[in-house]
Amino acid sequence: MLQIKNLTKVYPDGTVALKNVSFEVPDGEFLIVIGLSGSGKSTLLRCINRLINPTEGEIIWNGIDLSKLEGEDLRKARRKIGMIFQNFNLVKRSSVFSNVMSGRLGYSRTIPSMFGQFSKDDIEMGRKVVERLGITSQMHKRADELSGGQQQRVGIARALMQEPELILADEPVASLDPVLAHSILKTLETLNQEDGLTVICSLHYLDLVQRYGTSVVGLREGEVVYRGSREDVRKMTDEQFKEIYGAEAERVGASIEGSVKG
Ligand SMILES: Nc1ncnc2c1ncn2[C@@H]1O[C@H](COP(=O)(O)OP(=O)(O)OP(=O)(O)O)[C@@H](O)[C@H]1O
Repeated sequence: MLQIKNLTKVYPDGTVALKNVSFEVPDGEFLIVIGLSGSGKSTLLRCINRLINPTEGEIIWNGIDLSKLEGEDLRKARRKIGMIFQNFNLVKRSSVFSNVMSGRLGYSRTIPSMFGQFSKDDIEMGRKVVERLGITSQMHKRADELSGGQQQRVGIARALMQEPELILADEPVASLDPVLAHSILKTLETLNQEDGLTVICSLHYLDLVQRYGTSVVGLREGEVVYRGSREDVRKMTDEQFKEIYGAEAERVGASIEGSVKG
């Protein structure tokens, strides 16, 4: 269980990105965060794994307040939280496999500079994860030689190397076309349903929100303005969605989903 309590983030320039945000995420949810550009979605996700330090409030995960952790305790908690980014955040000039293996660094005492320094077990795990994500044939290519969808699969593989319990995905399909968007979200859904990982994901499109979300948090100007269950979200009309999301709200085209394999 993740409990966000009265979370506030004020950036050094005075911008209040989150105001007193509170909600709970039971284990096993696929929670989708929606909101206009600038409403605080990225800030919220980044506070959870402490890429950004919150100004006030608590982030209680399995009874531990992540907002107060430092040093080794923070490192240990963080490696159970995988992060997936809109722009993939890969080391472009490195191979796919070394990008994937870098997800394992949180488990090393020293920083392995070459594969030789990862254990055999870790390398075997890397191969399995790469195979699961369907990128084995790409694994020796430079990361920037891959298509956007394949690069996001590398991002997911890297996160899985952390053996995470929670995945934070910050607009993971915003750079992808609709077919690829469904393919990536289905991969996250499989991790959620079959591996039991909790997923917190920010998304743009109402049909994707309705198709994949088991619950939704809506943000506007840093405040929670909507909290809905799977049923609420399924019943949500375009008008309600637009109230939260503003005029940018759109549908990606749910019919395309049928043409996605895997
Ligand atoms: N480093 C920063 N310093 C100052 N203000 C920032 C910083 N990062 C974000 N902000 C501001 O905080 C607010 C929330 O931004 P955030 O990126 O969290 O929103 P978002 O909903 O993720 O938007 P987007 O979908 O465009 O990424 C915005 O007003 C933004 O301009």
